[in-house]
Amino acid sequence: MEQKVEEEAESLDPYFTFGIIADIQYADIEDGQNYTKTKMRYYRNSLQLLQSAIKEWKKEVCCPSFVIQLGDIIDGFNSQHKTSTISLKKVLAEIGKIKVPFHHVWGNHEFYNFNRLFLTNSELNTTYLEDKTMQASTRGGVSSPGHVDPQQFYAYHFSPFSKFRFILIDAYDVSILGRDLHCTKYKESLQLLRKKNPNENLNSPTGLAERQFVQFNGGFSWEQLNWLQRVLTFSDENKEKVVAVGHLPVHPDATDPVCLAWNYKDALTILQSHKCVVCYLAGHDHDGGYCLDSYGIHHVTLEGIIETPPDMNAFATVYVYDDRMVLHGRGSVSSRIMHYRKDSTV
Ligand SMILES: Nc1ncnc2c1ncn2[C@@H]1O[C@H](COP(=O)(O)OP(=O)(O)O)[C@@H](O)[C@H]1O
Repeated sequence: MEQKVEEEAESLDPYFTFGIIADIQYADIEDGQNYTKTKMRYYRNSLQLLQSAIKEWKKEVCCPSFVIQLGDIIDGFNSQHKTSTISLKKVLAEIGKIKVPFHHVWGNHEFYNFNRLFLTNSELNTTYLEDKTMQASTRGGVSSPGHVDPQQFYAYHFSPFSKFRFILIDAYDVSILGRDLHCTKYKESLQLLRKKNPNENLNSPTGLAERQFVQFNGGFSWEQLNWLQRVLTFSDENKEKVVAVGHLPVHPDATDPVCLAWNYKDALTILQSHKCVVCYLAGHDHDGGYCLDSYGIHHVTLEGIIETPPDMNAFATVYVYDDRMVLHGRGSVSSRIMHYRKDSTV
């Protein structure tokens, strides 16, 4: 597969390419282990792995048009060490060395370090990269689903190339992370989490029938799901190809179920009801995962930088063609050929 992907990438002209990278979780601290003590976490080295990904992207014949950072850009330990701002600055300085737009998804570690107000006003809010042309226009007789008020939730879509659309969505809109203890969304999220998880430690999945109901996960609100439905309807009617992106996986065959979004089934039902959807990209589960669901949607959970040994790497470039996307993985990331569904052509 690896050689075939490389040959394809070199021999054909893609419409465009884009980079993906997940769970950098940088912190200027000694290496440690994950909670279950099965994997090492290389907190300092994650910055070097980001640097080497950026170097590789810059060297590519067809430089990526943009990169998607799939969330958890710095580790929650920064909060305890009071280094959140400095660590974020360091990572963003590395990102600034490649002159292509970076789209940022928010993960649980963003909320361990910062509250939503901070994030909304920070460089991690990349809604300024959203598709502005579409907001004012109507195409093919279908009204644009338009712009989301950033006070409402974090989500946007953009079209880097005619007939292709990317949708970024915050999988923690229903969550107790990063929210003021007095706000309604916090109270409702806590109520739901307590109902589903009777453990004293809400991060513990012990004994749960639905293992995703832990504090380090979250879910999609109905407002987000309605918006997603509208964007996908627009894309269907305009015969677009869609890549949907969130920090939390939404298919149980593409991840350890403890890493799924709380209401992953709701999101999955919506994605599966629109023929425009090609793939859903996520991070969070550092071991990575993949499945092709029964509707032909490719679910990619990208291997995390933080648990990648210093002599390896973990990022990918995706080459977009008229009938498929070719994900060229590096290091621990497996390469994949993601064909479009037969009933959907560009
Ligand atoms: N099985 C578990 N039981 C109890 N707490 C856990 C469990 N797994 C993770 N945690 C806690 O949840 C939080 C998030 O876990 P972490 O592994 O840092 O998340 P991530 O995989 O996003 O890096 C940490 O405080 C961690 O100690």
